[in-house]
Amino acid sequence: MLNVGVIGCGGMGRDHISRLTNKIQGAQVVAVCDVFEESAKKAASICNAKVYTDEKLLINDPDVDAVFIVSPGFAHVEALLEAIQAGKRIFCEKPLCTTAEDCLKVVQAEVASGKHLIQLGFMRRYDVGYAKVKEALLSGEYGEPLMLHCTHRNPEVGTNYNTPMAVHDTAIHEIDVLHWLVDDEYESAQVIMPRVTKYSHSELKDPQIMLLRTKKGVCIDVEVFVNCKFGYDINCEVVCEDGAIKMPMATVYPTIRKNASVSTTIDTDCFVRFKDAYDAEVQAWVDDAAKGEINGPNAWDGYLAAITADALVKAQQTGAIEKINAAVEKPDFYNK
Ligand SMILES: NC(=O)c1ccc[n+]([C@@H]2O[C@H](COP(=O)([O-])OP(=O)(O)OC[C@H]3O[C@@H](n4cnc5c(N)ncnc54)[C@H](O)[C@@H]3O)[C@@H](O)[C@H]2O)c1
Ligand SMILES: O[C@H]1[C@H](O)[C@@H](O)[C@H](O)[C@@H](O)[C@H]1O
Repeated sequence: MLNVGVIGCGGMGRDHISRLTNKIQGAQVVAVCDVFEESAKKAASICNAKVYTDEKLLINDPDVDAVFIVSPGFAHVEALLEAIQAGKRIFCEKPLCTTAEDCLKVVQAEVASGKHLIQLGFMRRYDVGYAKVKEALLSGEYGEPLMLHCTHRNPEVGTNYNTPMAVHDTAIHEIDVLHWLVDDEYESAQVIMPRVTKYSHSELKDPQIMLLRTKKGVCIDVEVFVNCKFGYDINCEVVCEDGAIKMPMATVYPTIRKNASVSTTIDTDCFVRFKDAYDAEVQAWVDDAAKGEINGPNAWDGYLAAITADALVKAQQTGAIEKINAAVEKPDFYNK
């Protein structure tokens, strides 16, 4: 049994605690931590675990085999470095860290430890819809991918959500899953700003069109629209030389005909749309722990996502095409 300590007991933290307690085989939550004791106590009631308000104490608790980091992105770096030093296995929610420099520090600390410890919460790689598209691409039947058309729509966001968050918080999922899908790396980024919706505010340009070009020349457009109002709507179509592959909607709803119209339900949040993917990523992490392996998205993937995000944020300000360059070569450690 893998004894897990969870850091951060907000919405996502409680979701993972329930999952680890009620669905996942081979793991249990033995400790939880939140800077607000009340939040930690509320979460502890789901799983009957020890309560901490200092993450360092949880990480170094000898009863904790593995650490789940679900605090906000800005707090990840300290917890990651402490957990690497303690030699604990780690599941870290996206983003790895909020700056590329911090991501690199984490990569270098993991490499120096000599052990693969970190899996990153890019759950879309475990979504059945993306998996079907990848399977079709790998079959070779449709030729090489040329273009990807994607949408990432949220019905609404909080008032503290601003323009760079459309990259760091939202498009970060596409940044990871799309290069994995076409097995390629990003070369450059650009952002086009359409007319702003009346549902936005002065600190948020919404919607945005993000353009990415890969090293092999695949052109990707991602519409990020976080106040679309009508639902949580994730789409992806890959146009290839010999066919176009469109991702199915993962949650299956019936098509209803009534009053001379046809309709289908759309999910309203990521917790429903990707619920099976969250379960699958965590189960895989637990199963891999028993074998001493990490096979999911790793810290290097987190670093690549961060440099791509930085280029997109720069492009939001300049309107120009921004180059994406890693500061260091990929360490051999990550070539498995
Ligand atoms: N994969 C996904 O689709 C997905 C979806 C939602 C959130 N997330 C990620 O999950 C993480 C948490 O998001 P959330 O929506 O739950 O945020 P949240 O703000 O609701 O919760 C974060 C919690 O962490 C606590 N916290 C802050 N600093 C801490 C520290 N140093 N030690 C312990 N606790 C600390 C806060 O008090 C809060 O209770 C973020 O990294 C976010 O990007 C991922
Ligand atoms: O835009 C949201 C995304 O659609 C979700 O999948 C989460 O990652 C959430 O944190 C983001 O705010």
